[in-house]
Amino acid sequence: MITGYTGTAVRDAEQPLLEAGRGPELMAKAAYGLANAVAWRLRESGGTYGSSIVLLIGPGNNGGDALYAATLLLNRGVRATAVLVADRAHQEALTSFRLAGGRILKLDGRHEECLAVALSADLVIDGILGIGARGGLRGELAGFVERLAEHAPAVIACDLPSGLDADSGAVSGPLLAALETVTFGAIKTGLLLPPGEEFCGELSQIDLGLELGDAELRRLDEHDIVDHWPWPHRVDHKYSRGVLGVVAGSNAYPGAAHLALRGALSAGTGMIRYLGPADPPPEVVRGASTVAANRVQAWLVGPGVVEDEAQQRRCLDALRSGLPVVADAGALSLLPRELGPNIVLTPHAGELATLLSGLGDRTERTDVERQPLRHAKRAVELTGATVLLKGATTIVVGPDGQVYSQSEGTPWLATAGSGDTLAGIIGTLLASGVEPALAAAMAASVHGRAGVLASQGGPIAASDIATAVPRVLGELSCLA
Ligand SMILES: NC(=O)C1=CN([C@@H]2O[C@H](COP(=O)(O)OP(=O)(O)OC[C@H]3O[C@@H](n4cnc5c(N)ncnc54)[C@H](OP(=O)(O)O)[C@@H]3O)[C@@H](O)[C@H]2O)[C@@H](O)CC1
Ligand SMILES: [K+]
Repeated sequence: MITGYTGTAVRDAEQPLLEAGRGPELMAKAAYGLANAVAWRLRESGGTYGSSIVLLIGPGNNGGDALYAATLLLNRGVRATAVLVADRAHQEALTSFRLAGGRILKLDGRHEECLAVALSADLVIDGILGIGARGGLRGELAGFVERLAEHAPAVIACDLPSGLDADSGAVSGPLLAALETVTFGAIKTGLLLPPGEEFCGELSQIDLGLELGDAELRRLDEHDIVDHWPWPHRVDHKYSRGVLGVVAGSNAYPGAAHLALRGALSAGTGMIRYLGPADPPPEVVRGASTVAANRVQAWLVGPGVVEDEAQQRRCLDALRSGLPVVADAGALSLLPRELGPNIVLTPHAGELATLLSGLGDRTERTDVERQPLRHAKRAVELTGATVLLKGATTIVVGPDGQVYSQSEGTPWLATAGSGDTLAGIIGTLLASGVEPALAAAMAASVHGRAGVLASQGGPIAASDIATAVPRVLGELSCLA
C-alpha cells in the first residue's frame, strides 16, 4: 500500500527532530537520496562523469536540498549550474556548492541566458519550492518557468514539483512536469491526487525516519487487493457469496443494464436478481418487480434509468432499504436526503458538481477538477454517504475520513459504459460484505487493471473491460 501524508503532517513530524538539532542531518539524507536519483538518471542517458545539470533554486530549504545534492554530484564529475530564482537562497548549501566548483547564475533579468543554460543541460533539478510553498509560482519566475516548460526539458523535482500544492494536488500557475519526483520523509498527498499527479512522473521516496501518524490517503496495490478480495471458499454456495439486486436500464437505455450486469458477473458475484425492462443474460435471475420482495445483500441502482418512472421508484426504494447500495448515473439525481455510509455514490466531476449544487453548494465542474479531493470530501460531509469520484485518478472518500486514490487505468477507459461496468464490480463487492470505501477502491483498481489488460495500448469498448476482469482477478489470485 502506498500512503500519502499532508505537508503539514510531514512538518509536524519533522519538528521534534529539528528541535533536537537534527535539521542538517535530515537535509543531508534528503540531498543524498536526490543525488542518487539524479546520478541514476544520468547513468541511464550516457553516464554521470562530464554530464551537466541545472538547478533551479528557490529561497528555502527545498533549494538547500537541491544545492547539497548537486555538491555531491560535483564530486562525482557532474557539471552543475545553479540558477537562483529568488532574492535569497540557503546560505550554507550555496557555499558548499560554490566550494565544490558549482557555477551560479541569477535569474534576475537574465531570462534568455538562464533559459539557454537550462535547455543545454542533461537534467534540470526543480528546487524552487517544497512544502513551504504558498500558492503557485508568481510574477517574473512564473513567466520563466512557463517558457522553460514549453521546451519540455528532462526534470527531476525535489520533494514536489514547484507550484503544486502538497496537500491537495491543486495547480495554480505554470509547473515543470517531472520525469521523477524524489520526495522526502513521506509521499505528500498532492503527489497522489489530480491534477498535480500528472506532473510528478515516477515517484521515489527517501526515508527520513519520521514518526508519522495515520495516513491522510491510501493507494491500494495488488497485495492489498489480494488480501481483501472476497475470494470464494470451497464450501461457499451462491447465496453465501452474496446476492446482488440490480435496478438498471430502461426501454430507452437497455445497454447500461447489460454493462452493469456484465461488470457484476465479471467480478464473481454469487447471484444477481435483475429488476428492469432489459433482457438479462442467462446467468442473471429476474427479480420480483418490487425492491422489497427481493432478498439480496446489496443493490446496484441507476445506470440507464432516466425517463423511466418505475425504475426510478425502485432506485429510491433500494436507497431507503438500509442495505448497501451503489448508486450510479441516473440514481445520483434521485437521492433521498438521508443517506448512510453503506451507500456508495459514483459521480464523475460533472455529476459531483450537480450533486453539490443541488445540496446548496454552488459548484462548477471545473471547481471539482481543480480540487477533486476537497469536493469529494464535501459531498461526504453533506450526504453521509461514501463517494467515489471517477477520473483518470479515482478518489474514494468514506464517511470515517478514509481516502483512497487509485490510478491504474488507461485513458482508453474514458468510454461510454465504462462507469456501468465499474458500478457492477462495486455491487458485487458490496453484496459480498466488503466495507463500502474499500469495496469502491478495490473495484476502481481492478477496473483500471482490466482496462489496461483489455486495451494493450489500443481502444476498448466497455464490454472488453468486463471480459478482462476475470483474467485480472485470476492473475492476482496467483499472488495469494
Ligand atoms: N524541514 C526539514 O527538516 C526538512 C525539509 N526539507 C526540505 O525543505 C523543504 C521545505 O523547506 P521550507 O520550509 O524552507 O520551504 P520551501 O518550500 O523550500 O520555501 C519556502 C519559501 O518560499 C517562499 N515562497 C512560498 N511560496 C512562494 C511562492 N508561491 N512563490 C515564491 N516564493 C514562495 C517563502 O518565502 P516568503 O514568501 O515567506 O518570503 C518561503 O520562505 C521541503 O520541501 C524539503 O525539500 C528536507 O531537507 C528534509 C528536512
Ligand atoms: K521543488
